[in-house]
Amino acid sequence: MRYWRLFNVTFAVILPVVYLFSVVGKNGIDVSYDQGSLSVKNDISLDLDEQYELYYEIPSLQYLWNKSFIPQKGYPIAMERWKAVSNNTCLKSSSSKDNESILKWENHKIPHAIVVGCQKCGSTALASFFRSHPNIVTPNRELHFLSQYMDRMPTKTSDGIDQRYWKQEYYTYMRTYTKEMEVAKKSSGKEDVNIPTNASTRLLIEKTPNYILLSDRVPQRLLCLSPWSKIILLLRNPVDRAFSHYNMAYQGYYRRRKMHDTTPFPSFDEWLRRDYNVLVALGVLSNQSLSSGVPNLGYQGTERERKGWAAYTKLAAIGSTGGIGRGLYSLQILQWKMAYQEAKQPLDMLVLSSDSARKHPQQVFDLICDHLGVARHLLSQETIECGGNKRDYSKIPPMSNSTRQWLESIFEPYNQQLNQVLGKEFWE
Ligand SMILES: Nc1ncnc2c1ncn2[C@@H]1O[C@H](COP(=O)(O)OS(=O)(=O)O)[C@@H](OP(=O)(O)O)[C@H]1O
Repeated sequence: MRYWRLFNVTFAVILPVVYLFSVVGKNGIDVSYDQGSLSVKNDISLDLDEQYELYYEIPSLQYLWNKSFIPQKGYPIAMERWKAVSNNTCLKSSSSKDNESILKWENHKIPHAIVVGCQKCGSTALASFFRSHPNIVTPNRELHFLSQYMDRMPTKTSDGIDQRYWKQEYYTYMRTYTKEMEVAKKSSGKEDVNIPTNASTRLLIEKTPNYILLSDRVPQRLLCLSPWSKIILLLRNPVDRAFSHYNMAYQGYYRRRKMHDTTPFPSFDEWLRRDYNVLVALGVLSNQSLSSGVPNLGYQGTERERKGWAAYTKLAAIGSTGGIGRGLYSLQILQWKMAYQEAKQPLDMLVLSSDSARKHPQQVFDLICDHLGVARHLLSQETIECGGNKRDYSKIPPMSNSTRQWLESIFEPYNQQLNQVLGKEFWE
């Protein structure tokens, strides 16, 4: 009798509950991990979830996949904004008083320009060039408003934008810029630069190099908050970018590591391989291209790629990760372009080579000033040499030829695609 009851309990209660949990847990999404992706070095014994946890210190890949589909945090806000942009309701508020003050900012087109990236491509040097210009004010820090701040915004009602939050966001956006502008003006002795006034000669420019990476949500937010902002993007050879990124991550890790912690930072190859595995697991990269000789054509815009990328950006936004993903430039730019196309807004994006900015800083700065419609300004030797966030590479071993070749083979299709996207031979 007792066994019979136990049998009944097992079938009637425990099994259905277990089944329910497994179904709900999967959220109807078919996540297939490409375990054959370790084509570079096959010595990883951990499965992808375990590597993931180790590397990113977050629960699991499944969790992240779900996160990019379940409406919460930043993603749905982006979707709502996107809809609002398409319907042209972004900047409209229920009160005419609000509309007035929004229009005031809209008329002055603040921020005038944003340097959206790429990380480790010379954005600090560019910001110091801007600071040296008498008519340009640049905040002293990266604002991360359209990324970190808006990722934390509360979600809104199902019938569109919740005006309370929307106004709150817009005011915070304006307040953030006003405050940063005042701080920057004081610290650079530019109290007389009155912004907003004559927008054609006095400019407010921000740089947050993470923005280009977050191409699944930042363009939509920017389109809603300041669709007029001109975009400036510096791009560096993605292999050198990755190595510079690794060097920064390596130094940051040892600077912040706790006294009792003896875990070493991964080697460059290991650090890359983890990122590569995540990109393959999320369907952004195809491991076939390397193992079976099937050419990778760059970004195809498939649903799997897009969703995989949205999930990936939630990880790679963490500063020390994204060694490979951040170098897939054509993918990111195409997503920005698509967002602007969808909103029927022109994308005013000036894409420049980081190498040119290093070799010919004055010419590149002239080009930027012309593009922004502000007077050219002669850069001092001190500005050129001192403001660039240059790092010492002596603490890390040099990159091996095989690693360089491997990276080049991953980036090659994306570099080719970049030429098509920009309509010119970008790489010298
Ligand atoms: N004028 C100029 N033009 C182009 N690149 C330059 C310039 N000056 C500095 N650098 C190099 O830029 C690298 C730092 O890039 P970022 O400032 O964008 O880094 S960060 O993302 O803000 O951390 C960093 O590269 P690494 O030294 O290889 O790390 C700088 O040396």
